[in-house]
Amino acid sequence: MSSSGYLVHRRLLFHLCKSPCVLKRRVGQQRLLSTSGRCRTIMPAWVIDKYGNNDVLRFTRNASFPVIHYPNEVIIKVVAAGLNPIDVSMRGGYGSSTLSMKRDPLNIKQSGSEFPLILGRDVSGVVMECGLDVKYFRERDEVWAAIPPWKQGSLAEFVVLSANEISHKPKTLSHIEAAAIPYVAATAWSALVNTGGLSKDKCANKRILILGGSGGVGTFAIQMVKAWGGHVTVTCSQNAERFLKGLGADHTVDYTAGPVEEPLSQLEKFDLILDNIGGDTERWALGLLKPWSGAKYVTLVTPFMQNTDLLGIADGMMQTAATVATKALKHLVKGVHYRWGFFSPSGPTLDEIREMVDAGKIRAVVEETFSFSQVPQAFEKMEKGHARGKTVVQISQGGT
Ligand SMILES: NC(=O)C1=CN([C@@H]2O[C@H](COP(=O)(O)OP(=O)(O)OC[C@H]3O[C@@H](n4cnc5c(N)ncnc54)[C@H](OP(=O)(O)O)[C@@H]3O)[C@@H](O)[C@H]2O)C=CC1
Repeated sequence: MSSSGYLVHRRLLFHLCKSPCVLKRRVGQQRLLSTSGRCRTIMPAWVIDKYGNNDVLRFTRNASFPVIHYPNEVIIKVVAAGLNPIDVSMRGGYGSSTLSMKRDPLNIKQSGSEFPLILGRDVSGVVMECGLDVKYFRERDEVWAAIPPWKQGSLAEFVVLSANEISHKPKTLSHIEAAAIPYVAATAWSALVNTGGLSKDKCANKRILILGGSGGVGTFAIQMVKAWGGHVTVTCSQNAERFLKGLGADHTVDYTAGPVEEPLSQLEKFDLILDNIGGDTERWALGLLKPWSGAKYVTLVTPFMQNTDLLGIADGMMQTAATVATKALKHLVKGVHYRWGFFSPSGPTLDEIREMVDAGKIRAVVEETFSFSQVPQAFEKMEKGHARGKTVVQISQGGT
């Protein structure tokens, strides 16, 4: 059968069995064809079969080929995959109880196990196949996406995602560059826009403090706020100051020279603080905000996953709600807003970011690129910390 003939066959299958329950029963029988016309049920990938250190990473040529379970899903051929600190954390078991619940919603594997698990939250690649309800994407479109942590990741030849999680890749970026942006962009956007209340019309001349500016989230957030006319102060190591000023930071404070709260408290107060560092920053950082002006402190370092991993979903969520409510109230009486920020995958958000990228307002900051065979080395590099931008793995050749 030709590949197009086979796709028609698959689409017919979807018409015949739109119910996920029926699909679930049929998944085991499905065989996919790649665009090359070869029959595919397996693919190369880096997987983990248990949680642990770098030794648990295993390369296999026999990972299950992704399957479209819902008609709004697409299969993407991965060209480049970006790594984030969450990949190192997930390799060690972070979020295991919370995320594995969502990972296999149809219980396809019926094994009760999330393994083998594929890491990698950023993807840039090419659409290989679309579900019947997919309207805005076609086979061979170049796309980018941030992958929710409960889905199989991009350290594989193919990945399946919902169409509302993907977006057309910026034309001005290579796949390697594009893979450096989605996860940190979706996080920074969610924290600054959805939680922090900033927008391109509500940012001019606002004073923003970014604690921890030299990593993936910080280097993106600096550029986003500058593109919208805000004033950016960042904390970073002395050896990152020039790099961050090159991205647009107006003022840098070296955290390695001593407690940053002293030099920061000499400055005019801030409208918004994005905290990428956590720990004891909460003790002093909220005092740097303009009181009674709607100023917000948004931290990305939250105990949400640890609580649910430790206490289970229900108790963990109750503990989380109690913690955040207590802190929010405590700071509200002092006239400032305390919030938690979360990564939030969204194709429409990436559409907006694509426009900023293609307009030259935001650039990709790739610190180091690894080949597919070097995934363990890429993780080792991530674990050393001191990021100056993003770590990207080239999975295959293709596209621009
Ligand atoms: N809640 C959520 O959904 C999400 C949370 N996060 C969290 O946000 C944080 C940032 O993520 P990301 O940018 O990707 O991480 P990276 O590892 O890319 O960057 C962290 C950066 O912080 C710098 N740094 C370390 N300590 C300090 C300090 N005390 N003051 C200032 N800078 C410091 C490091 O460089 P150096 O050590 O050389 O100074 C490094 O460049 C992480 O903790 C991550 O877990 C990220 C995404 C989603």
